[in-house]
Amino acid sequence: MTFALFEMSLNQEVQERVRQEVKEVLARQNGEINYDSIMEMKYMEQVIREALRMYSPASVLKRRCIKDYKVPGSDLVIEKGTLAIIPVVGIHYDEDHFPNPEKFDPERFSDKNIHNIKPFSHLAFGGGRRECIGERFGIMQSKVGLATLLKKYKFTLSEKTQMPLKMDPSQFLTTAVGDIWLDYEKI
Ligand code: HEM
Repeated sequence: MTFALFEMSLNQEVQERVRQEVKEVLARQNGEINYDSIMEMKYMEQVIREALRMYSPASVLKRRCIKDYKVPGSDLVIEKGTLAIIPVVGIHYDEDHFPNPEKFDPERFSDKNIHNIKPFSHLAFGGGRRECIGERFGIMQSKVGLATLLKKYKFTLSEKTQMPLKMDPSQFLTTAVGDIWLDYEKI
């Protein structure tokens, strides 16, 4: 939520589009934030998935190799017992997977474009058998939070946020040095 609001503060047109979506959906649903209304907020979900690409809470994943594995197209054999570190941030910022990776672009996750995202290249929730069991719940909680805030408040970047953003290497989860500070006004 924090990084989504941070990017929406830098990209006011995205923030306004999400707010319009919230207003339109809530107008159809008697103003209630419930399961049905949350599921209808599709553009907001694109924004959250793009924020998770750029600022994945887990910057690496770990896997222990359970049998010798020859990497296709190379002579490399990963031996049984090897601990593999999967560089989530590196993959999320790889041009081959996400062109112009420094750009916050929720359109990557639109119905039209989502098929361009290769399997296992968006790893904010991990992948395979140990993929996050709470993915849908996590996205839903974030949507409830953002809908509640954006329908009432406009967010802008505070001068207290240290730009350009730097991540704190001493933190386990992705955290900005000096924290992220936003200003808000009632609308
Ligand atoms: C935006 C929110 C969340 C993010 C970004 C996230 C991310 C992750 C990641 C990266 C993993 C490791 C997956 C892997 O190794 O392949 C994971 C595992 C897990 N997550 Fe989440 N998570 C989120 C929310 C939640 C919530 C809300 C719950 C529970 C209600 C949850 C429960 C779990 C559990 C139990 C695992 C371990 C799964 C296993 O080892 O089989 N997560 N999560």
